[in-house]
Amino acid sequence: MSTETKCNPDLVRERAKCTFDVNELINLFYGSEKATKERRHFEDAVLAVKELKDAIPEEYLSHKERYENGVRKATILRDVYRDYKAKHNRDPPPNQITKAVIKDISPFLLHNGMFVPTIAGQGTPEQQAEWLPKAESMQIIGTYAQTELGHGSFIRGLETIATYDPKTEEFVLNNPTLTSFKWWPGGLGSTVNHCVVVAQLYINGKSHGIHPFIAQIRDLDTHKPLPGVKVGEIGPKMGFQTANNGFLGFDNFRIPRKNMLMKNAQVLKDGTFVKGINEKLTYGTMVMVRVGIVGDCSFYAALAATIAVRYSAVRHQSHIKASEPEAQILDYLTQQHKLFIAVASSHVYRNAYLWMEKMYTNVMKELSQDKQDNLPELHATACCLKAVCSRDAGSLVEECRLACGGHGYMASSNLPLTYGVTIAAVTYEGERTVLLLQTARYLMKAWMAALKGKVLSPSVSYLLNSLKESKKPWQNTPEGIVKGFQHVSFGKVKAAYETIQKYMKQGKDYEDAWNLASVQLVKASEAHSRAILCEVSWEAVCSSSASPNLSRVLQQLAQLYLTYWTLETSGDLLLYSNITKDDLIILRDKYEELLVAIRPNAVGLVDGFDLRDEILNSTLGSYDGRVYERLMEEALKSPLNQETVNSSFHKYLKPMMEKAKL
Ligand SMILES: CCCCC/C=C\C/C=C\C/C=C\C/C=C\C/C=C/C(=O)SCCNC(=O)CCNC(=O)[C@H](O)C(C)(C)COP(=O)(O)OP(=O)(O)OC[C@H]1O[C@@H](n2cnc3c(N)ncnc32)[C@H](O)[C@@H]1OP(=O)(O)O
Ligand SMILES: Cc1cc2nc3c(=O)[nH]c(=O)nc-3n(C[C@H](O)[C@H](O)[C@H](O)COP(=O)(O)OP(=O)(O)OC[C@H]3O[C@@H](n4cnc5c(N)ncnc54)[C@H](O)[C@@H]3O)c2cc1C
Repeated sequence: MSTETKCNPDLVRERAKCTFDVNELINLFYGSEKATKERRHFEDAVLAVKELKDAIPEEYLSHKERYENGVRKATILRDVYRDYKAKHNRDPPPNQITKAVIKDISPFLLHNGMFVPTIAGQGTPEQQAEWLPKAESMQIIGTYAQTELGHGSFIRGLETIATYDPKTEEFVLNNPTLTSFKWWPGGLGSTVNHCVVVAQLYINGKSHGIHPFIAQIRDLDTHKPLPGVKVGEIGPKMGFQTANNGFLGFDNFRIPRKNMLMKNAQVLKDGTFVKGINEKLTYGTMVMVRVGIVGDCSFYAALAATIAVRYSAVRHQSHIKASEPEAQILDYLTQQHKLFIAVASSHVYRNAYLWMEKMYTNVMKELSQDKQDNLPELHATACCLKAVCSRDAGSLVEECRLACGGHGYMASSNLPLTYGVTIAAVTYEGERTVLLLQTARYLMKAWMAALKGKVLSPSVSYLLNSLKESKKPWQNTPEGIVKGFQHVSFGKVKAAYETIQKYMKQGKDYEDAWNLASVQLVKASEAHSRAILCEVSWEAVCSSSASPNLSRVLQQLAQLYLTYWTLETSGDLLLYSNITKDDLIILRDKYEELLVAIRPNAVGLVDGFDLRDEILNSTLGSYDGRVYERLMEEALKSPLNQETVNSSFHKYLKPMMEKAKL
């Protein structure tokens, strides 16, 4: 980090006000002092590589140049990772330094994030032994090719076909229609030479559902598409410009039998199909990534909050009191209302991610012992938390951008790109509504079990408690608010269930009744997620090992989250809990008190995310607060400022002006 001496004086004053030890917060957030040291050490190693620095901002490059620069940097970054591993005999610590290097999304994201994990998770030991060493060492580069032009959400409807030919012991891959073309996979456009292709398996004319296959699609020497492969890039998007998303179609393209990932289902040499213990295990990589996305949401909320809070401490505009100098915009309560929820939410998502990661690890361990009982709970929880955290994080990033006024609209603030990247997570890895409806299926089953007095899984056991406690008075405490959200979820789950029953009594079948109740079902899932986020984050704060000074501030943040959402969803609480109008007035006042209490620590709290200037990549958010200098320095990098008079003056403007004189 930069030294205090060069800092903007407002930021120096803000840091002096902080009531807790920022380093303690950093170490707590990232796990330990050792983890912080190792992460910083690795980040230093990456940033020391001169070739990773960009000569001009990416926005001035063409689509093609941006991609090529992305690949160039991704390969150098990969070397740094490899060298670290060779030297330390372990992977680099979790870090976000790719953001400092690639800025947008790495063309290798899908290789590391889904191709390698799918081989590891869906391959037999022999298949892992064949492909993992090559993939991990980047001798081959791959992606996860599932979505098609015609189908993304409903994956049982995928149209790519893998027909088994027992004579040659091969699968024949085909994309018979335009809508069957793979569309979206990251890196597919021009980067990868392999992919996991999810396709409908046919044996002797019989369909056996969708399965993952490994296909080499480009020649390893020439990188040309192999015969029978049509592949390309899908073009510019809202963000993800360097992710190199692509399309792919096969025409009678043959792959050996051993290329079907067979940890779950298998196809024997003679074409016998052997079912796996649970066909949904084929969807395993998606579950893992959904858990990871909750962690990503914490990062994006932290990044946007750091930029906007620091900028708001530096920016002065208007007066609170006419007799006083222009106020820091951070002193306006409305600004605190916009920003502090992003700071608080980043902590909430982080705790939810750590909680989900534990659940994921436990279930994976159980699955390795053929125990599947907790898989439905993992799937349902990962679906709804991914859906709710990504949508909320997108909104928070946008709110932070808007809170920076005009300068937030500048690409150099890094808030527009951050919004484009964050909001993509609402769609990828399962569209929000679709995932919330998956959770709703689980909630309906849980509700039916609750009605029968059965024991419920931990994440939904509150449904039983709420059933018993519905008469208890509201309590204006964090624990009381957590219970309140559980009552809302309980009420919405019950209402959605009863709506389905109502339609069925009117003669509708279950599917139609489900569709007619689906707005309620989605809202029940959202309420369930909010109840989990509130409970998990409050428990994490209460059981944390933080010092009293830090603990006080973390509790304030967690309470801010609880109170913010109480006020945002007061209608639901009035409908489904015993909260009163007077309680809401008390909580409104409490919320405003919390904003005021957090205000002196705002800069310390975002410093506690420990995001380097290179990761923030923002004129508005850097540690030293040289906002105006940086805005001007970046503007001067515009190619239009490299010449005094642009040729368009002579070509178009001057002739127009002359014509106008006639
Ligand atoms: C813990 C460590 C974390 C480390 C993290 C590391 C990395 C992550 C970080 C960064 C990420 C890297 C990359 C991300 C960036 C961009 C890449 C984007 C990639 C993609 O988008 S890939 C494509 C993703 N596509 C989807 O998500 C499709 C969504 N659709 C579906 O998943 C399914 O179609 C569906 C909606 C679930 C429905 O499936 P279907 O077969 O029709 O089932 P149903 O009939 O509706 O239900 C049947 C039954 O099955 C249960 N079920 C469904 N899915 C699962 C599952 N995954 N696991 C377990 N059970 C499942 C369902 O609940 C039903 O059960 P019932 O008992 O009710 O019958
Ligand atoms: C940036 C980005 C990167 C991606 N990367 C990859 C990748 O690497 N590999 C890959 O395979 N895919 C990738 N995808 C594709 C992504 O997984 C899909 O776009 C996503 O799963 C949503 O599917 P869809 O596009 O078919 O949306 P649709 O399902 O067509 O959604 C459109 C609308 O229909 C609604 N809808 C659909 N089904 C239902 C239902 N059953 N009930 C109620 N409403 C419904 C949705 O709620 C939504 O409002 C990526 C997408 C993006 C945006």
